[in-house]
Amino acid sequence: MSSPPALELRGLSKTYGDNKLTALSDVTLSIRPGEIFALLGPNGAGKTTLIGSVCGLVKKTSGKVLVFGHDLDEDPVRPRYQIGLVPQEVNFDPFFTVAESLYIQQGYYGQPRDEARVKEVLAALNLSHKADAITRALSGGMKRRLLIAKALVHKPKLVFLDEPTAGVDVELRRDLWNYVRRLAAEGTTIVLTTHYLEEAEELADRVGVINEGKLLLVEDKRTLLRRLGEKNLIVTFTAPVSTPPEAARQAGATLSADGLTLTYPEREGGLPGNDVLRLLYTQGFPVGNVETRSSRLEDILIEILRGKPAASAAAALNALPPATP
Ligand SMILES: Nc1ncnc2c1ncn2[C@@H]1O[C@H](COP(=O)(O)OP(=O)(O)OP(=O)(O)O)[C@@H](O)[C@H]1O
Repeated sequence: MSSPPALELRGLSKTYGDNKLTALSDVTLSIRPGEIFALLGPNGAGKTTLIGSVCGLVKKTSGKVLVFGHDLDEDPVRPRYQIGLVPQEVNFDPFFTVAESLYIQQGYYGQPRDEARVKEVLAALNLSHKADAITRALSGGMKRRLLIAKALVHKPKLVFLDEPTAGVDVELRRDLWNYVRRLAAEGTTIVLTTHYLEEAEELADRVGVINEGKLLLVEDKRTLLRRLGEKNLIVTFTAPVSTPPEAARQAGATLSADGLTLTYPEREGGLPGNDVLRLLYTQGFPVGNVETRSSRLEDILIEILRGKPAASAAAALNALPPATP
């Protein structure tokens, strides 16, 4: 029998307060053990609410949450021992030392004091030299490192990182990325929310896009980049032209209003970009600069949020792995 998903959401919904604000609407999602899953969406999309519902910080309105196959309605406590959460905001007692706050965390998760583990986590997050510092005296970036250390010290198998690198420096981001990769390689499942698309592009195996509480798309990152991504051939002319070559126009080439830039989206099976260039040269167009630009996750996300590839979003959702019985 195959192992259950690390996390499974079935029709998860959350409505806040009397004004019936729907923060999550019928979210169904299955995350494999060892996967790095990036949840992307604009402010207020429902990402933190989703994480909170799994971690016990938000009371869901309806739906099911299963952690490694265990239904949290049946046992809300034990399955959560497998979870680690790096929240957006600092949440530790400012009067303990760095090491003490990690030992407290181990105790909180029902684990014996494990000095070797504390040392290991501190070293991985470049905090060893601050082990005996009072947490109040840490810099902002060090507080974030400690937040991450706290979430990991009990060796969780499912880790939520809620915008872990918001407002941190390049060095911490790099350290964290390395550590996330190592954890995933060791079998830890990572769910990451981020506004830095570069972060999702760099780390994620799969990407989910959420907006207004609805999961619009779940897709393998590479497929997403390949299927929705396109290479644009950008040709700048040295003098304005009035119209692109007919064959290029029919294949999708467009001209900027000033007649100085031609953009041609190269797609699999379509007219190759080099053929478009050949047409331009042979027909005497005043070609100046030529470059190709690949679309990045950022471009694709903007398209999805604008609702452009709605059909593919629906297809991707239908292609989700079936719920385990
Ligand atoms: N405790 C609460 N009471 C009422 N409304 C809430 C509460 N928490 C969140 N909301 C609302 O629920 C919606 C989703 O919020 P959530 O924090 O989950 O979004 P998010 O995707 O994490 O946003 P961000 O990227 O800004 O952190 C928002 O409209 C938010 O205002």
